[in-house]
Amino acid sequence: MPTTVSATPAAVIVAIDGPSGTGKSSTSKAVAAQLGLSYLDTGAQYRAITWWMLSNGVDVSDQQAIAAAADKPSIVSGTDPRQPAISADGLDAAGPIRTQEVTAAVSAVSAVPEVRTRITELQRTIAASADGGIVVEGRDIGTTVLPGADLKVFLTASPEARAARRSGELKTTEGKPVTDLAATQQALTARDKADSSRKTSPLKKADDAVEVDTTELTLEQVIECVVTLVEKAAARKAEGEPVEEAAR
Ligand SMILES: Nc1ncnc2c1ncn2[C@@H]1O[C@H](COP(=O)(O)OP(=O)(O)O)[C@@H](O)[C@H]1O
Ligand SMILES: Nc1ccn([C@@H]2O[C@H](COP(=O)(O)OP(=O)(O)O)[C@@H](O)[C@H]2O)c(=O)n1
Repeated sequence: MPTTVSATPAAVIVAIDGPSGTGKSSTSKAVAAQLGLSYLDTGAQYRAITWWMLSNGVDVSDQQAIAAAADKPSIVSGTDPRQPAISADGLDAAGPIRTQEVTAAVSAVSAVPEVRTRITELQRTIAASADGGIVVEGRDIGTTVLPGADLKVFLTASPEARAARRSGELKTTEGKPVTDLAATQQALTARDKADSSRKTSPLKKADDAVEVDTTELTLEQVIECVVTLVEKAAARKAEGEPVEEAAR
């Protein structure tokens, strides 16, 4: 009998990776909401630990200081795609983690192995307890955090498109919008470089990930494309095909 995929597929584990501004968060939230899956923004976790360090006097230019503080804050993520939430030591971090100060420091903090070990454990625990399936987005989900994911998607887009998407969103520490497109693109490229060249778990497409170039696609088209990929992965999973096949 053919397998019918419903709007709430089997407990699929979906990894969505890619550089900044490719549409990971918007796509992951929408796909998870549409298919009744949980959602985890791993970038928000790295941003939250960075914010905590900046707020608690940790010198973020000192790797040893970062490593020594990595275990200290309690980082709690909500997994409802309609109400994503993030806190550090009980304080709502959703607003402060989006400031330029945090954005400028997050790549240095996230490159420290002790930070990655701590946050990766947290991510695996959350994914393992998402009984109904989950969409997890980040940089190293398909390669390191959840290498056995049922579907891996790697989103890309041109640096120009990514900077244009980002520039309207960024806020200075005073809450003013950042409008300098060239500066945004430069900061974005620098972060990509730092994230891709770090030793521990760099930003990288997993060999078995499906690459989607979103440069010329609307957000709606990207969402539709990923929903279809998830439904196919769920169908393969329901038919009992091996995980490696499910990601193709
Ligand atoms: N395909 C797209 N076309 C146009 N704008 C997009 C597209 N995908 C995402 N966006 C917009 O670009 C911005 C960055 O998207 P986001 O999902 O936060 O990217 P990421 O999580 O990869 O950094 C958001 O304002 C979002 O609405
Ligand atoms: N799985 C992940 C997710 C984010 N990160 C780090 O966290 C930063 C912020 O991630 P993000 O997803 O919020 O970034 P944006 O794409 O939203 O700008 C990245 O630049 C990486 O340094 C990471 O190292 N590994």
